[in-house]
Amino acid sequence: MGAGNGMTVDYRVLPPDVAERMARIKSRDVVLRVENLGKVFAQRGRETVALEDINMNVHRREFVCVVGPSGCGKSTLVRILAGLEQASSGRILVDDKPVDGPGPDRGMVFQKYTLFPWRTVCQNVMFGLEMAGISKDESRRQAMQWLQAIGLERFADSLPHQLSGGMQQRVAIARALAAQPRVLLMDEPFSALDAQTRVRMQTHLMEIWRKIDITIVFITHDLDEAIYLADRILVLKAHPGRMEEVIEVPLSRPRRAEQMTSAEFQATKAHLESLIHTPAEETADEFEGTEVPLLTLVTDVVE
Ligand SMILES: Nc1ncnc2c1ncn2[C@@H]1O[C@H](COP(=O)(O)OP(=O)(O)OP(=O)(O)O)[C@@H](O)[C@H]1O
Repeated sequence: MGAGNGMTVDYRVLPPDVAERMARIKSRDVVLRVENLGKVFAQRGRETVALEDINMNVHRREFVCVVGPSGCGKSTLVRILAGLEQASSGRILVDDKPVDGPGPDRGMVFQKYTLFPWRTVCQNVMFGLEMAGISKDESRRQAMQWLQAIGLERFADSLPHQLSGGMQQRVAIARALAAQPRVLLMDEPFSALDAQTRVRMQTHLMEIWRKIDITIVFITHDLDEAIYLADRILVLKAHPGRMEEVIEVPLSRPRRAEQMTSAEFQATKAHLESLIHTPAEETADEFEGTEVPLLTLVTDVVE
């Protein structure tokens, strides 16, 4: 296991094949552009700056993960990108066109299973196609192709509740992709799944992504997941939610689970951990802050 050597490897040094790939990605068109994005929530006379001055360019067929501590604005960012929330400042462009609301150019996969429970698996995948005005027959044909691509054609006539959580998320991915978005936005899509299913889903997603023209923005709080999946990782920091660093992942593709023990992987993870306090540490910090008055109070009572 390479964890011991991890510290001797600099996460910023890309192996030649990865450097070449990064250069190729950066030479491609920018599909998603985020310019000076800010979001302020006003609630009961109090203002929370959820996001401040976020800038990013995501290139065609790039896989970008967004990580950061709890409350850094990850969900707010993805909701604004999806058009479900209005930005307070700045703008978002898809293929150089400003967007201001939901649209078929952005597909969305959420953490919780969001399939229509009364529609069969096939009817779920057909949904976006029918919405786009495609005939029922053609929608069914395309939906079946997608189900084949994700290996679930046998379940076309099943209802979502008859499928496991991982299978349901595969259908949700197929449903989002069937509508042929330019960008797929994924908000912690695998975090409700058990560890084994999760790794299988990550591999599965990368296989689909490799075969089609899709750009992915993937929100996660799992650092292993971010490193395993991403070309670049955008690290946000909290209060206000700002960009802390953008990391180019020094791992070759196609990714394999064995890479998780490589020195490059461990060095990247160690750096991410140094940037992001885990929730446990944050809780401990908060507790430390209140420790003295609490102890004083207890002492007072005892006396
Ligand atoms: N509707 C809202 N009204 C007021 N404040 C909000 C609202 N939504 C989010 N916030 C605040 O904005 C900040 C960012 O929240 P957000 O949920 O985007 O963070 P996050 O990084 O997704 O957190 P987590 O990882 O815990 O889900 C937080 O301080 C949060 O309290």
